[in-house]
Amino acid sequence: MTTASVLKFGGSSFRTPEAYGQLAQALGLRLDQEQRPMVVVVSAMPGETEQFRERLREVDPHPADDRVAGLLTLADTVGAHLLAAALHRLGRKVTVMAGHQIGVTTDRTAMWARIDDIDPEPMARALGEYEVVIVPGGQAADDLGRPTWLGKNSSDLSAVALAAAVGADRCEIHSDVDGIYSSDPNRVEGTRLMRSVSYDAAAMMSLYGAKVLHRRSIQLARRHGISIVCRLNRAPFTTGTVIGAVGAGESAVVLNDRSLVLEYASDAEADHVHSVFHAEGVDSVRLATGAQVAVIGGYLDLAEFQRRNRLPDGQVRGIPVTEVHGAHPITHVAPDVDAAERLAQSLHDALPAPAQAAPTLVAV
Ligand SMILES: Nc1ncnc2c1ncn2[C@@H]1O[C@H](COP(=O)(O)OP(=O)(O)O)[C@@H](O)[C@H]1O
Ligand SMILES: N[C@@H](CC(=O)OP(=O)(O)O)C(=O)O
Repeated sequence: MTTASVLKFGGSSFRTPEAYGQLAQALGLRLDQEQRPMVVVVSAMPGETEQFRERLREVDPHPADDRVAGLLTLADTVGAHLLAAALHRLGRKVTVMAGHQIGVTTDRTAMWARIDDIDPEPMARALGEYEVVIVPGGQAADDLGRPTWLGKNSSDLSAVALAAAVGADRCEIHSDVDGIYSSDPNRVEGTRLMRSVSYDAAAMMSLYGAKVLHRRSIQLARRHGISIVCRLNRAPFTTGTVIGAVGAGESAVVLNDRSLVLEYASDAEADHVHSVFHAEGVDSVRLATGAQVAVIGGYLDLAEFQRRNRLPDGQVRGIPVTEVHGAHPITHVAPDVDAAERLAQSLHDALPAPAQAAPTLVAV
């Protein structure tokens, strides 16, 4: 059988109910052109995951991790079924497979679970029967079959895991931007599209909080030799960036105002806190600038996390803004969001200009 294509559509693709029908049309055209099945990973509509979190907090202000994982991932399930409905309406053979049915097994942490095993069988069977298999992003199951969550914004990771499962050599990630820019194009002026980015540079950008791709999705892609192709989520589905073994070596500036820099009484204390974040799967970086740890991307109930893990309270120092030169990061700390944006802009203005393309030789 031909290898299936694997496509991910982020929440930004589904801002209105009509978006499901429009995307279904485009997927139908592609099915007719390519004559091969597809796996489509779908994220929740923007804000839906966090609405579920709010509802849960009204019932229990400090819910157990497995409740958070169980409830919040339903937002992606809703989106998957809506896209399946739109494809069914067009007469396509489509099914939805949830996290415990796709052969992706994680450790037993309910949140920020790590993938232990990818079994190709369930997907191979489904693709033998359906033109399109839709998978809600971020969902998996542990060895006992209990639902686990790969963490906030982890649909990218699901997509790469499924590309590995079906043996695809590329995974297409669609978003409201056509690729990775030298900084967030919605917040910094004069950003440049980075056409080819190495796994190392992309991993470094996402480690420091660049929202375009989930960090572990890049690691998994590298391990399986899968290229990540970043594309626009609507026609003409322009490909902006390809992430692979080699990149053009450009510099970038990362700003994520949900990230926080915490300072501790000593280096030993900062080391300890960082090791606990790491063990629990929370994205964090031990900064070289002092007894500081940057917690990346937010969505962590920090007070509760510190209490449960008996950690000292970190002093909040501000928002990290990081220059990434290839795989080399330099982090600065801004006191608030406005200052972070100004800092990101001035660091970006000072980035070295990209190397000029080699002149084309004209044959005579
Ligand atoms: N370096 C960057 N290049 C491109 N986009 C970036 C970058 N850093 C941050 N972003 C932001 O990431 C957003 C896309 O991520 P996200 O909102 O999670 O989309 P999706 O819902 O499609 O996964 C863009 O709209 C952009 O504002
Ligand atoms: N439920 C996920 C959906 C996701 O991964 O979103 P996106 O692909 O839009 O980053 C979340 O909000 O975390």
